Amino acid sequence: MIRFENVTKVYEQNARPALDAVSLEINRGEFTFLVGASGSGKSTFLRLILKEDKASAGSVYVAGQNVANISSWRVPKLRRGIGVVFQDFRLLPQKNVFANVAFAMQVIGKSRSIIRETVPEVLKTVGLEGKERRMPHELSGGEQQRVAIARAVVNRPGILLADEPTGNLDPITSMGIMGVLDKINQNGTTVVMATHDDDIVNEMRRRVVELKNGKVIRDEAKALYTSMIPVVGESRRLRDASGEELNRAQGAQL
Ligand SMILES: Nc1ncnc2c1ncn2[C@@H]1O[C@H](COP(=O)(O)OP(=O)(O)OP(=O)(O)O)[C@@H](O)[C@H]1O
Repeated sequence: MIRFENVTKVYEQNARPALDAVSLEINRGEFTFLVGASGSGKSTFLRLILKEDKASAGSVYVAGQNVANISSWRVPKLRRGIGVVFQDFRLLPQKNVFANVAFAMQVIGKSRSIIRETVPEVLKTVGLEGKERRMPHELSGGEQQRVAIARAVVNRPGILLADEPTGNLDPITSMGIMGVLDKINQNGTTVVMATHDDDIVNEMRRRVVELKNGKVIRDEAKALYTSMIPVVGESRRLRDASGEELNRAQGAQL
């Protein structure tokens, strides 16, 4: 579904690459967490999938297509197959919940009758039944993020990219959002989520790809936020982890 082959991204101003020879495959239907310190390359990874940035070297494939070969007039079609959710929701403040979601269908020319039928369905999926007429400022942060997710998936994309979707939310609300993302993934959508939220990663136990200075330093199935397996050059981090953290992680692994 998504394949990175030896991908390097260098931004002109920076000496160090934002991504450094990354090779990685994410299969259809997978749920993958991207973790790593600020500046490790997570957002760059997501931007390359969307062709918002161009790889300096290597190839990025989305649904079997090398994105470098997608001409600019076909980029909107690529992006139609990819839903995106951000930390800061990015709703249209003057439009109500229904209109925010409907807008994503209007811009690709869906008929009014299809919109009237589909929007309530997707709002039900994200747990916002009955809130169609609310304005964004009348919603909690968690509810606003649910609207943003509904908007991202209403056109049934094969891929959902989430960049820190719980970054502005409290732990309980965040778990609710994860429930929604999990449901969308169970329905067949491939989900890639960049996050710093260790509780969520430890709770979900999905694939974890860890980046450091633009390199993949860990790629582990059903994993925790912090590796239990010392990675070459990374064993210090485990030694430094507090006893409580390690106990918790070991308990979760049993
Ligand atoms: N448009 C840009 N121009 C120049 N440098 C950039 C640009 N975007 C990102 N970078 C640099 O590339 C590196 C990786 O950044 P990126 O945003 O991908 O990291 P991140 O892991 O998503 O960080 P965060 O967790 O803070 O969002 C950083 O050193 C950053 O400063």
